[in-house]
Amino acid sequence: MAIEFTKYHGLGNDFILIDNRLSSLPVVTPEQAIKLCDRHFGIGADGVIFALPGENGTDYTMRIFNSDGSEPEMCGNGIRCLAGFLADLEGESRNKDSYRIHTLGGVMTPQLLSNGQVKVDMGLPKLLAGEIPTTLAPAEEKVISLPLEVAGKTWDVTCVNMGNPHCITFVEDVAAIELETIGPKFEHHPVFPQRINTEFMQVVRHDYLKMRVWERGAGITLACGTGACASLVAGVLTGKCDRTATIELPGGPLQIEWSEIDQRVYMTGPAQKVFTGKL
Ligand SMILES: N[C@@H](CCC[C@H](N)C(=O)O)C(=O)O
Repeated sequence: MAIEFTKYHGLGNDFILIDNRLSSLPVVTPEQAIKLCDRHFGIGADGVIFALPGENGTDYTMRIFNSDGSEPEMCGNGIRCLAGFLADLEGESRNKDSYRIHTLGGVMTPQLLSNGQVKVDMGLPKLLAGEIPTTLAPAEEKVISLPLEVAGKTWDVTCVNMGNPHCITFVEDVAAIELETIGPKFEHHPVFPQRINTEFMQVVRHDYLKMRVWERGAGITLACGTGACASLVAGVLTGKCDRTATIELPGGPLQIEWSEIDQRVYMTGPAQKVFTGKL
């Protein structure tokens, strides 16, 4: 069976998108996704994203497999790419500029802006240890600025769930972090029963932060949308940044706001189509 796909990226965080609107089961298995994501023997991507029929009254459902075949609950850059992909699929019949998308991390609402960017209502951040999940603190307590031993060093960490789990640590210089060695140690640390995405943050100004990320199931990526949102929330909780800021990632900037009015997090950034193909 031939399967058409479209390659997209959001600030270099790249995905293979598949039109899965005729079935509620992904047409590609996790094992196949690993092969497709391989940068030498496959198409090459950080993950495979499926546009499925909507559940619970939503317009569509998004599911995603990481490049290691695991299934995360949410993907921020991916949902912007999905919005662009859906607009393309709908073509002339499109009658709206925003979609309600069911994900395993909750309902998200990406909106296609007239300047080509996509703004996403990423919902409410979850902060309790039991919601992250982590055993770093009792389940009903927040994990803000707590010590965590990783690779013989004590890191000051804050944890935020933006649909998927994140551990954020603020450092003097993100460029000096040996991501390749330290990242996997955070990801597989026993205090994170479902593994973790880890963001290393440098405050340049209160409204401008640099970020590098080690993603659960994908390793080093050029950008992470949920990670940028979680990091801004962590920065606000620890008094390090404003509620609206630019997060500068290796792949480019994202605009993030944690609204004082509705307490929801909003992310704005690009979604770029790269090419189409057939498997
Ligand atoms: N790059 C994504 C996050 C993808 C999922 C992540 N690797 C996980 O396992 O939670 C983003 O832009 O949010």
